[in-house]
Amino acid sequence: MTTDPYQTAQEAAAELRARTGVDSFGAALVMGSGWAPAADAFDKVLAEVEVGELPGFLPPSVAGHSGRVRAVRHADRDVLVFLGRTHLYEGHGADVVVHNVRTAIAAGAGTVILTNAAGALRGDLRVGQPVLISDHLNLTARSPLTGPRFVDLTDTYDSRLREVAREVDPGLVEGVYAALPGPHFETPAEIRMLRNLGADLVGMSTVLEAIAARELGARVLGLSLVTNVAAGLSDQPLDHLEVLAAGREAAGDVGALLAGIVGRL
Ligand SMILES: O=P(O)(O)O[C@@H]1C[C@H](O)[C@@H](CO)O1
Ligand SMILES: Nc1nc2[nH]cnc2c(=O)[nH]1
Repeated sequence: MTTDPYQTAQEAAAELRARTGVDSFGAALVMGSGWAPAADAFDKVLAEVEVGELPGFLPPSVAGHSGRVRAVRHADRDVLVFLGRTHLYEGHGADVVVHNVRTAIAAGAGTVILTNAAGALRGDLRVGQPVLISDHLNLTARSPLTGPRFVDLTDTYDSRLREVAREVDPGLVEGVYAALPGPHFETPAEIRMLRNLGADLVGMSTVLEAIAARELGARVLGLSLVTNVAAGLSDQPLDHLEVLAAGREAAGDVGALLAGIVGRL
């Protein structure tokens, strides 16, 4: 990454325009663990690019996260779909983690839809259920911002976009998402602590991307797919393969949900 991550995002956006033939994207989606198959729910694939060929990107190193970004046309909208992401725990720093949203916004996206796989801390949430993120607890001890960038996070997860999502699926419930650095899962004591702090979901991504998107004035919608019951709340051990399997199971439903939302943007 050059010294200026915002400049690098502009360079990556210019390269994306050239390789996809799309001058400006209406929205961008980031597919979390297990979400990638849902990307097939959109009308037409215009182009697909290896992110490693774009300035500032590193290929993701986590199973279930491909290093590709897809330009799709859906309901007359051109949408950028990242079929994976870089996580803070991969050790490349916060700027690389949020480079996807910075690039997408530089390429015109005014709405960013962030998806992830998360553990459930609330009894009514079940594996395979998508949950609207109403707010987040950033427990990564990091920010993607450096310097006096005092960004207001009051309505980070856009309430109007949440209404749109509920028009598509009236059964959608909301939850507070807590992000930890990972890559380890939580101890049962940490899950009890997070519950007391007001978390309904726990994960290892999303929050830094949301902050970066809000700094640049984009609207954010966050969606978690519950892939497991959080540590200590069931007798099941936690396993990334279980996370991916739950994502595959839900891909049809969450794909239809995303397609419905994009069609209403
Ligand atoms: O990209 P997301 O947040 O969906 O990935 C989650 C968090 C970890 O990277 C992984 C753990 O299984 O899934
Ligand atoms: N931190 C964390 N991330 C997850 N991603 C999917 N499930 C979990 C979980 O239980 N904890």
